[in-house]
Amino acid sequence: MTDNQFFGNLQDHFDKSLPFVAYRKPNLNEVNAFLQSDNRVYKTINFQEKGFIFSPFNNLDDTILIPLEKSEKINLLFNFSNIEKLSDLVKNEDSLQKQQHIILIKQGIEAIKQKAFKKVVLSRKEIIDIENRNTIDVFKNLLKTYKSAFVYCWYHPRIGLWLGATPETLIKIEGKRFSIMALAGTQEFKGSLDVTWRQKEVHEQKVVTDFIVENLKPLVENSNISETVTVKAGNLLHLKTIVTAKLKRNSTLTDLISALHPTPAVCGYPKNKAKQFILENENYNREFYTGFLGELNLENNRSPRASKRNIENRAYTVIKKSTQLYVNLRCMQIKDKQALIYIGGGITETSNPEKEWEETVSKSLVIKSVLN
Ligand SMILES: C=C(O[C@H]1C=CC=C(C(=O)O)[C@@H]1O)C(=O)O
Repeated sequence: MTDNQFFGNLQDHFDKSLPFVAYRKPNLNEVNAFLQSDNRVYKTINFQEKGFIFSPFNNLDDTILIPLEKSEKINLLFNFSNIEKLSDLVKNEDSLQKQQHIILIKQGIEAIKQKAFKKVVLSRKEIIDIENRNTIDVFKNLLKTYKSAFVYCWYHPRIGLWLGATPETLIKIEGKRFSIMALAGTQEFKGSLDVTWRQKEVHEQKVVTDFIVENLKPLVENSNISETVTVKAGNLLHLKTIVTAKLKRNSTLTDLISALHPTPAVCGYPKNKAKQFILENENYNREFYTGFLGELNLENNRSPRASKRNIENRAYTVIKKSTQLYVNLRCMQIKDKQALIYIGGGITETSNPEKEWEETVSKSLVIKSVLN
């Protein structure tokens, strides 16, 4: 399929008000899409279904499914050779927004000092007029600009239109083996990955890793924790640890998701107290921001490794169910000719409110730079 046919199909589906998702996994050239054939809202019941899911921050709300069996699946090998240099942006300082966000951060720090919880991720929504900017063109810009991110465009006429380029994996699971990413701590990328991290960021990220390890314990065996490394995501650097393990025979994907989501990378610690503070104090609805999205139970045909092949099993391929879910960060919703950009950051006792505000400004550039 050519670029024109692929993106033309997406545009056509959008013009007919039919649901679709198009996405590209980190560092791959293949762009996939599920084009749903009707406009019904399907939901997951137990994460046993096959398709593409889109789940909100609030784990009590429904997870939307684009079912494999109701969709046409198309794909494209996207050519990244002619990457456009997108213009550099001047950071905007909206004083009212700044004032409001700083008040929220101070409330968070105060609650931590009062021992209500140890960490909370506080966020805001920034609104930008985009006139008649074509959504599919914005999606192409995201694909070209953020090769190491999970880039997507998700549309349902009854729910909304979302796009993003997230650096964070929630879970990758194949058969019973899985990996989980603990990503947190932010600083601006200034040309090198060899940087020093302050105690605040190290602590904020460790809270995420510890939470994952602790909550997985009853469900898994053979777990392993990687070293913590610095990774680049657009104009930013983060700290990342990978936890790998095997699900116990009786544990399910639903158990895993409810043990994890929302992690302290997007909510806080302890989870329920931080979540309650967010729902009561952020003063807006995050909807799908800091939720998760991705492929659910798709079958991957794998040929056995060459070394394992012999005459008898040469024709034999292993079919494994694979789920790859990403945390919905660095994203926007497009509504009424406006882009609603969602950005947040982890607050701990030693947070500096002014710096936390600036962090959200830096994070907002990930999306703003593709809207030009
Ligand atoms: C909540 C966001 O980022 C999370 C992921 C990486 C780093 C984060 C931080 O440094 O605060 C956040 O935990 C966001 O980008 O809106």
